[in-house]
Amino acid sequence: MVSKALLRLVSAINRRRMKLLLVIAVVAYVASVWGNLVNMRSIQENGELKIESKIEEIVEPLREKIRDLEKSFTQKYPPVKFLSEKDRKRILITGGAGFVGSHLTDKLMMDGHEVTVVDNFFTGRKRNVEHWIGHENFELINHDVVEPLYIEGLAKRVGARLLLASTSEVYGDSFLVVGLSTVGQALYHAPEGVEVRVARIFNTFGPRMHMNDGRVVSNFILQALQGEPLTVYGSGSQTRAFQYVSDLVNGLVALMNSNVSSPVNLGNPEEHTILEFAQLIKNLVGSGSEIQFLSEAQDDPQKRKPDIKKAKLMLGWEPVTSHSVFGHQD
Ligand SMILES: O=c1ccn([C@@H]2O[C@H](COP(=O)(O)OP(=O)(O)O[C@H]3OC[C@@H](O)[C@H](O)[C@H]3O)[C@@H](O)[C@H]2O)c(=O)[nH]1
Repeated sequence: MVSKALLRLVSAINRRRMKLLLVIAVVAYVASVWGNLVNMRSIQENGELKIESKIEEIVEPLREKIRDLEKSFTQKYPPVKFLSEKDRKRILITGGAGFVGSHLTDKLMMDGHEVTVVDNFFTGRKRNVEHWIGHENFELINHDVVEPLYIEGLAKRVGARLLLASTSEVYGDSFLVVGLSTVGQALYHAPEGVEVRVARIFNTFGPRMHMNDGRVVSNFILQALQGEPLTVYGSGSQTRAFQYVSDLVNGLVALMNSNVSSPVNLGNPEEHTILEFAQLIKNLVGSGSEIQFLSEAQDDPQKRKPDIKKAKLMLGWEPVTSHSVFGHQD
């Protein structure tokens, strides 16, 4: 009896224990599943955070670039005067990205006009006019002026005046008319009904001059800087007179605004021998280069000095920059 009662008691206790153990096991299982879930979520959240910070790492420099680009869109252009519609002109410059053309572009833009530059970038350089790109008064067209541009037809239709940049070489052989680019040279006949101004441009120097054009100023500067001999063709006694490009540009604008339809010389009459120029450039650069005499160039004019009486009288223009600016920077 006693033993039966004892057995029942033990099994009752065991059942209770079993129940308790079962409850504990279930609770432990639920707790562990819950823990795992929480853990997984935090790993997931952690992962998401890591991905987010990775994306941020990549995106931030891009944002920085966009900010820089935005800044460059609102870039400062050189100062431009305001001109009323009546005074503002629309000006097309062929070869406007070249040495002289780009300086003329600068002057006309700063004076408040609307300028369209046409250039094939053969000798012109985009960087010569890049500081105007995006300006509302400026347009840049890539076009080879050897292809017809029908400038005369356009000039006639809109009643525009045509400025022709001719060369002082006309005093040599033929009458050459050049645009402000070295290509597109052609014998020229002004069309009926189009007002034409003709500038005879003498030797010019200044910033943006083409370093490898083989002309004397660029040759001597390059040679002096590289410590190579300065190559003087012939005895060096031939003379030239060089004008600074800003003087030329002022002369071109004065001519364009004048009523002078015959050719006008634009140059600086300050005349020197080529040997003197070699010495001057050598000293300005502070170069130890020698001066080397080579054989004389073919058909080389022995003297060239502009007579600028007409420009002085009819345009009220004369150069104001002397050769001492040879070392001048843009
Ligand atoms: O390395 C050189 C280069 C040139 N020279 C001499 O320097 C003088 C000037 O020569 P450049 O070539 O610079 O210029 P040029 O005066 O001969 O003609 C230049 O300017 C006028 C424009 O009309 C011409 O189209 C252009 O070529 C010449 O006597 C030439 O023989 C040198 O002694 N050494």
